[in-house]
Amino acid sequence: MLELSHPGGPLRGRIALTGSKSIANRALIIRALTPGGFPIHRMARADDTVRLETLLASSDEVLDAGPAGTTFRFLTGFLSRRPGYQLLTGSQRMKERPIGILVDALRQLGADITYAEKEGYPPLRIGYAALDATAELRIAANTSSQYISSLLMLAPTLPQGLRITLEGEIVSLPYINMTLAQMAYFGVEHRWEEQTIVVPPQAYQAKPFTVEADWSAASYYYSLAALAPEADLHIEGLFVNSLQGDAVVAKLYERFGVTTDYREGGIHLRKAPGQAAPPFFEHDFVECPDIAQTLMATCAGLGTQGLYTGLQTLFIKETDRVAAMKAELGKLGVSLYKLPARMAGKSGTTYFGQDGKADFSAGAPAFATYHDHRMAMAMAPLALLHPVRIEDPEVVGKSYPDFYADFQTLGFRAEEIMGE
Ligand SMILES: O=C(O)C1=C[C@@H](OP(=O)(O)O)[C@@H](O)[C@H](O)C1
Ligand SMILES: C=C(OP(=O)(O)O)C(=O)O
Repeated sequence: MLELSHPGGPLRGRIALTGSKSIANRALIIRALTPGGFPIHRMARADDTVRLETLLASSDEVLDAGPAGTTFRFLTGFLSRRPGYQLLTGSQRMKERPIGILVDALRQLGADITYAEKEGYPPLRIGYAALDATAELRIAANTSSQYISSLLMLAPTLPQGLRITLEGEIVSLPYINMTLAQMAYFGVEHRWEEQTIVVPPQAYQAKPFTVEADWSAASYYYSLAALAPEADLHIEGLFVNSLQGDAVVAKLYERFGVTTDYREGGIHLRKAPGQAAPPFFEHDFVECPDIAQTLMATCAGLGTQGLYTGLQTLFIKETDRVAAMKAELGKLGVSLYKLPARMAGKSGTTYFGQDGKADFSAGAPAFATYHDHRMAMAMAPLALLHPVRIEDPEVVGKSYPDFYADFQTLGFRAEEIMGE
């Protein structure tokens, strides 16, 4: 258990932000598919990235992706065409995260994949196949974009390329565009024909690659700036024209009085003193699911009423993130609840409401983290208002191992609570 606290006052500092694990993991898969390989600069230090790099270099019979979603999903596609026979497994939670949509698609291409335990879920036994049974796929796009990214990266290396038609609502679309943009950087062309992505057969062209800093991680600094009475923060390594959909966080936090200037190879966040918290915040997170928890915690700290939609993928991530946030915000007297469908306005859309302002009168709350890095990192900025405790604090390693060290450079105290 870690106790985080802050002496208060204006928040100032400079952060050399960690690299994006999403971008790094795509670069690693593309490199493994590129003859001759290429150097990757500013590689993310995220556990999920270290794990993918290790597994790509391993010839062990059992490959353990742990809790890493992109690592598992990207390897499922990649291993389907690599000579050999391997068991791809993961953490207990990974065995509860569905993979059937990707396995069905790969099987249509001719893949040799069987379920080692439960139908539709990891672990998987994956043998080699040419993947030339067809060059056309239809795939449900409403569950995880990672299945589509996994197929896309493989697509140009297949004998006939691939036409992938996305069916239903598309979730996490910016991550599909991130994949296509990284493929384009390495000389691989594609075209969209309405809901179909066409990737002709082509070779990836080797060239050095630099990983952008992580906009999802930047969200925790935006939350800090919004919660602080005054803030002036420089965050290195983020670009204006980012490949990352989570860069939308800059726009979202304008509503909380946080402004962003792009300069000196990074961004500058400012919040002027005397800004009132907005009474109300509404957003559809279907394109940026990873920052939903950050915004929920900010709203709780400021007493801003929330109205959220597009949370449907949060139930199958590192934990059921809606249930986890509901439980942890509940410790502060803040409620998160599902609104009746008739209030949603749109069919098929689930709305969640959030009410209340964080109440610390019972002392330092101890937040459970549910094996989810984003539970720890989203709740941590509340330490600006009152000391908070984080259970299993090391979960942050999945995407941001230096998280607490970086917070400490901003004046936070991080104290290990013994025996707990
Ligand atoms: O492709 C990626 O790098 C990711 C896609 C998203 O997942 P889903 O497509 O499953 O929503 C996101 O939540 C995850 O953190 C990373
Ligand atoms: C959902 C996430 O990761 P993954 O799906 O890759 O495990 C995340 O980092 O928030």
